Amino acid sequence: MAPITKECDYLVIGGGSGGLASARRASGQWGVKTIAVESGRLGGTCVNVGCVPKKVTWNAAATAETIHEAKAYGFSVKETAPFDWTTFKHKRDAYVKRLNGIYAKNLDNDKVEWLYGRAHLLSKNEVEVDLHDGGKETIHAKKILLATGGHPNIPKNIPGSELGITSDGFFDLEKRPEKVALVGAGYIAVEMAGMFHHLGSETHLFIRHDKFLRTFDPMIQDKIVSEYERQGIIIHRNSSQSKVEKAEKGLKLHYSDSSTKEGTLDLNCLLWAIGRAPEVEDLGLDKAGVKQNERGQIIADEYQNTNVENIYSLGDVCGKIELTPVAVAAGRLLSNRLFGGPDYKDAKLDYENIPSAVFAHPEVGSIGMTEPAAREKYGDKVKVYNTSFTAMYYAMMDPEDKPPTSYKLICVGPEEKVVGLHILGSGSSEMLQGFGVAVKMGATKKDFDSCVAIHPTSAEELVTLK
Ligand SMILES: Cc1cc2nc3c(=O)[nH]c(=O)nc-3n(C[C@H](O)[C@H](O)[C@H](O)COP(=O)(O)OP(=O)(O)OC[C@H]3O[C@@H](n4cnc5c(N)ncnc54)[C@H](O)[C@@H]3O)c2cc1C
Ligand SMILES: NC(=O)C1=CN([C@@H]2O[C@H](COP(=O)(O)OP(=O)(O)OC[C@H]3O[C@@H](n4cnc5c(N)ncnc54)[C@H](OP(=O)(O)O)[C@@H]3O)[C@@H](O)[C@H]2O)C=CC1
Ligand SMILES: N[C@@H](CCC(=O)N[C@@H](CSSC[C@H](NC(=O)CC[C@H](N)C(=O)O)C(=O)NCC(=O)O)C(=O)NCC(=O)O)C(=O)O
Repeated sequence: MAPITKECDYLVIGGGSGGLASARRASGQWGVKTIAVESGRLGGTCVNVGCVPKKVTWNAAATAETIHEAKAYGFSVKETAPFDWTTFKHKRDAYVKRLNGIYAKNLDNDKVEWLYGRAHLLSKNEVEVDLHDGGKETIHAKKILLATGGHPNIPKNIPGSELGITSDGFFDLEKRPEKVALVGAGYIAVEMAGMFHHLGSETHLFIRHDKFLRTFDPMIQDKIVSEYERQGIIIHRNSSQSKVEKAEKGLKLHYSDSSTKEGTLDLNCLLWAIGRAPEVEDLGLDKAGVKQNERGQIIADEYQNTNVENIYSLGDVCGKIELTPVAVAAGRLLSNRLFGGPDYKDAKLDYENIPSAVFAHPEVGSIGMTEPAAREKYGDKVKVYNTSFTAMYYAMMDPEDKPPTSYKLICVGPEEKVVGLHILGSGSSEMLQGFGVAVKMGATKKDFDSCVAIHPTSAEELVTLK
């Protein structure tokens, strides 16, 4: 075995949301000698190919919507040129690059030593790093965090599937594809289909069933699917893909769906958004004896302990709830527990009632149980409040141009404790954070009603439900 070249108390593998948050808390707040290793770009998925460039692109798509809607308010907006995807893409790249620099500086400020290279476990407390610039380090660490995230899946059994891109490739597109197809039914497919459509691409969405966002409340599924169709996104229900091949202007997709048995579609771009897999292939988990589940994800308990003493794991590589704030919170709490002394000896993330938003058009926000899950658990103790209305922002528009706004509150027991809150409509992502605090505190319907409405807002409908 190679001689030890570095030693530390805490070694973090993966410089993404969870790893960086944990490393900075350990060193910056608790003064622990910490090394972080990152093989790609600092900030991980969120900063480079996830939340950040996605939200900036969503903002561009929302701006396109606003320009369209401005006409209803009496503006005569002249579109002198189509959206300049290439210029926007380069500005977005520059912003992300700036963030990479901020992250490097943050690590320096918190005195985290960081290495640019690929790490592999050699044993339960030794890690080898193949440095990007050549050479190796062999590090002995008292404690190790595995926060290596994941990567997008591509179907293995469809000939030519590698001709398609994934969400990573979305951020590399230099030009707007005129005609695009997305396969998938989760957050990424729905968000990216919405962005392509509003930025002017002909957009086809291939789903395996008749709805998408199927893990969300049925109200959300129904409303968002019909709204996407109303807007002009072409949804291929009950679909499957049999082959992808190169064609004159791009790609030819062979598929079947509810109305076509053996169809083909000529495309400029095909994007797979069918879920993600953990980034563990070369991590050397077997060398340390770290256990994985049947999907290859690292098994960690509620305290982020793996089965191996002094090896911890969190974030997407564990696959429990794949969101940046979840990885960040788990990372900080783990460092508090490991290094923060007796006040933090039981610190851990509560994975219940975690809010999330889908940056669709319109946005979706959700916290807590869906109605079917609540009914299964609580039976006739469940009471549901629903409302659908036209947000005042759309008052000036023609009836066929008005997107839906729908809210649902799921309550349980005589005290009507709120166990689920599901909202669809403009502003939902911002609105949900505050309501999330209320749900997390165990608010009842009466608590909601006791908060005087802010008028005229969409959010007021949630405190005046009947
Ligand atoms: C398109 C897209 C949009 C998203 N939008 C949102 C959103 O709006 N809101 C939200 O909350 N979440 C969003 N997410 C999810 C979010 O990005 C992830 O949940 C989050 O980044 C997970 O953080 P992590 O630390 O677990 O992993 P990552 O951020 O993936 O970081 C892991 C890091 O480890 C590095 N690494 C892997 N193996 C090694 C190794 N052997 N040696 C050294 N380094 C290694 C990788 O290069 C990577 O940088 C989105 C994801 C995608 C793909
Ligand atoms: N706004 C946010 O916070 C965002 C968060 N994320 C995070 O990243 C994670 C990964 O996103 P994503 O890739 O969308 O994964 P998801 O797991 O959310 O969704 C993938 C969906 O695609 C469908 N699917 C799976 N396999 C196939 C297949 N072979 N053919 C067609 N459809 C298939 C499934 O839906 P069905 O069973 O209905 O077919 C599946 O649920 C998300 O779960 C989320 O945690 C990502 C983007 C934004
Ligand atoms: N939430 C605001 C602020 C966005 C923000 O935090 N911007 C970050 C980039 S997103 S960075 C991605 C993500 N950051 C966060 O999740 C930060 C969330 C919150 N502020 C917190 O501290 O918990 C992450 O991976 N964190 C790991 C870590 O920091 O350790 C930044 O550095 N901006 C500087 C600038 O623009 O000049 C918004 O959406 O507008």
